[in-house]
Amino acid sequence: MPSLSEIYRAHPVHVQHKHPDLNSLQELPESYTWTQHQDQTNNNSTLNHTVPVIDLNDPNASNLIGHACRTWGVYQVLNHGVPITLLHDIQHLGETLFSLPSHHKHRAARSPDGVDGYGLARISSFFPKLMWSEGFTIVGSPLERFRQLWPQDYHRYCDIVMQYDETMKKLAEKLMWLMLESLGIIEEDLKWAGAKGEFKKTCAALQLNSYPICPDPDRAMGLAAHTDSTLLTILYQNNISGLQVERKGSGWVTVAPVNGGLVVNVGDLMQILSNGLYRSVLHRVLVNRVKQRLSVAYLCGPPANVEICPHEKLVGPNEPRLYKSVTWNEYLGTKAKHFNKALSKVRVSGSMSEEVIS
Ligand SMILES: O=C(O)CCC(=O)C(=O)O
Ligand SMILES: [Fe+2]
Repeated sequence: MPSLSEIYRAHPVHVQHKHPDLNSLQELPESYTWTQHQDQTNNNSTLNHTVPVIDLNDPNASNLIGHACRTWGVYQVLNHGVPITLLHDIQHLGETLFSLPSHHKHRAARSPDGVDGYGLARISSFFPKLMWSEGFTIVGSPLERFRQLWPQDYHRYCDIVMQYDETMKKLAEKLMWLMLESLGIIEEDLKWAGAKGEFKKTCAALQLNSYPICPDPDRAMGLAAHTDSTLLTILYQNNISGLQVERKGSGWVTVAPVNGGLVVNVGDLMQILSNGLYRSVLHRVLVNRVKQRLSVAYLCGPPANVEICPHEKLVGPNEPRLYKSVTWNEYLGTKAKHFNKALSKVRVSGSMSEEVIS
């Protein structure tokens, strides 16, 4: 079975790798100048315009999550069981990593056909302008990469990543079942989840993102609008606003950080599995001139070669099947080619397409 790294290697994305040290720039270079976008942000913070915050100890959590996935494609969770100390540790790791000198970070640069390491966002290749951010991707063991960054004390940082990865895997399993339960799908309905429904063979990647202080935030873009190619993504943001999600009819809505909370995005593969009942959320990140923003995304997908298709329980005479079967491997290939149009490319022909991406 191919690993996630092998899959990415098969679908190289060509991203310009030489870029200036963003921390040293006093002005926004032309190559980073996007058109005005702040005016498209919806500042109305009434209840309907706030991303749902769900307490996982609530006995009704599954229904609340299901409702959030249908209407928003994103929610935040509290009482998720991830120790706050671990969140602080991973945040500290990210801060330390991104504050290394530029030439030092480039020692661990992602290769053009690689997946792990330091570099610009993979989606950069789809846009004419550069994004005001830097990233570091971890797939599997971070040992090799961390040795390049911290020849002396890489062990300490490896331990944090391994612990974070393990903890997120457990949380992802819990969230998957809460999301599926609300669709009426239980453990015996999903063979690839394993005998105990543990999703043991799921593939995952960890994405650290840094958005440095920006001299002209209104014209810069931290991360351009995209959906995640995952089943679900669990995101930790360091209490600094910037993440926005698109809500149909309301425009861009800021996901206000909640103390100790984690953001959960519905990904493209979950939209397919749910036969379009759950929405893969379009999101982007804006930057600011006051504080560096950091985020850590746990990108969770199925085993690479498992066919993901609309679940049979969700398809019937009145609910036509909307998507073809795809493996994660195949879907990442489609995404590498068609980016935000990938979901409509795997849509069954003849079914009405909703995926009109702005
Ligand atoms: O930084 C964020 O809040 C979002 C990051 C993100 O969307 C991603 O890594 O895919
Ligand atoms: Fe994302």
